[in-house]
Amino acid sequence: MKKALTIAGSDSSGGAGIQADLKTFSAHGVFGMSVITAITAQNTQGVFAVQDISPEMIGRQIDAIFDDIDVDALKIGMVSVTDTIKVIAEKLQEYHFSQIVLDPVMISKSGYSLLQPEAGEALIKYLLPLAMVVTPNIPEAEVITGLHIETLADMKKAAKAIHDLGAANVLIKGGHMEDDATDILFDGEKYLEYPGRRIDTKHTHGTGCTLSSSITANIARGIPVERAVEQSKRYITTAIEHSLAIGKGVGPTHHFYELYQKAGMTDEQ
Ligand SMILES: Nc1ncnc2c1ncn2[C@@H]1O[C@H](COP(=O)(O)OP(=O)(O)O)[C@@H](O)[C@H]1O
Ligand SMILES: Cc1ncc(COP(=O)(O)OP(=O)(O)O)c(N)n1
Repeated sequence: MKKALTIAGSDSSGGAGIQADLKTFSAHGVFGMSVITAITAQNTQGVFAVQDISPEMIGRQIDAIFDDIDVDALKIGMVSVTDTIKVIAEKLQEYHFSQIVLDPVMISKSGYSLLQPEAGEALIKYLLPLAMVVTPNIPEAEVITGLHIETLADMKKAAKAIHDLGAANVLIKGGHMEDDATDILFDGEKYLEYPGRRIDTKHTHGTGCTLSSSITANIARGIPVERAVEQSKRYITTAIEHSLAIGKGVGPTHHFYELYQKAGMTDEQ
C-alpha cells in the first residue's frame, strides 16, 4: 500500500488541516500519516485559538516516521512560525526527501492568520525550493510575488515568478477568481489550464487542503504531476459538489471512496 504524510495543523472541526488530509488520503486508497505543527480551535464559523507545537516535537514526529516507514509522498500545510519552517526544511533535507507538495497556507477563509507575517520570508526561502509542487491560492500567490492578480494572464505571470523562486511545479488555484475556478500549472516550460466551472455553494471549507492532499496521494500512487493535478481537480470539484451543510457557517468538502470513483480516477499505482 502507498503511504502519504501530512505535515500540517489540526482543525478541530475536521474540515481542513490534518483531518481533511487524512480523509482525502483514505478516499484515494493511500495510507495516511501525520506530523502535527499546530492545534487550532476552529469550526465552520472561524478560528478562535492556535497553539503551536514546539519545533523539537515536530522534529521528533518527523524522525519517528522516517526512521521506520518509507514515505511515498508528503504535503506541507499550516506551518505557523519561522522555527517550524526551519525544522521541517532541515529534516526533509536530512532525509533527502523530494516528493513534496507545499500548500503555502497563510489566511483561513474566515480571515485568521495561520502563518505569522514574518514567517512568509522563511517559507519562501526554506520550503519553496524543496517543493515538487506548490499550490498557492490567489491571495497567497500575490503575497509571495508582490504581483496583483486579476486575470488568467496574471496567474501565469505569478506562476513563473514562483517557479523562479525554486519550486519545480507551480499550481495557482483559481478558487478566489470572480468567474470560473480555473487553475494554472507551470512546470518551468509550459502552462497547463485546468478549467473548472464555479459551483454555487458557500460550503468550501478546506478546499485548498483537500486539493493539495489529493495531489499528494496521486503522486504517492506514482502518477506524474500533470495527470495527478488533472485527477485531483476532478476530485476537488466532486468534493465541493457534495460539500456538507454541517455547522452554522462554511461547511466542509466531502470525502468518500465513491467520490473518488465518481471523479473518474483510475486505479493505477
Ligand atoms: N466554488 C467553487 N467551485 C468550483 N471549484 C472551486 C470553488 N472554490 C474553489 N474551487 C477549487 O478548489 C480548489 C482550491 O482552491 P481555493 O479555494 O482557491 O484554495 P484555498 O482553499 O487554498 O483558498 C481549486 O481547484 C479551485 O479551483
Ligand atoms: C489547520 C488548518 N490548516 C489549513 C487551513 C486552511 O485550509 P483551506 O483548505 O485553505 O480552507 P479554508 O480555511 O480556506 O476554508 C485551515 N483552515 N486550518
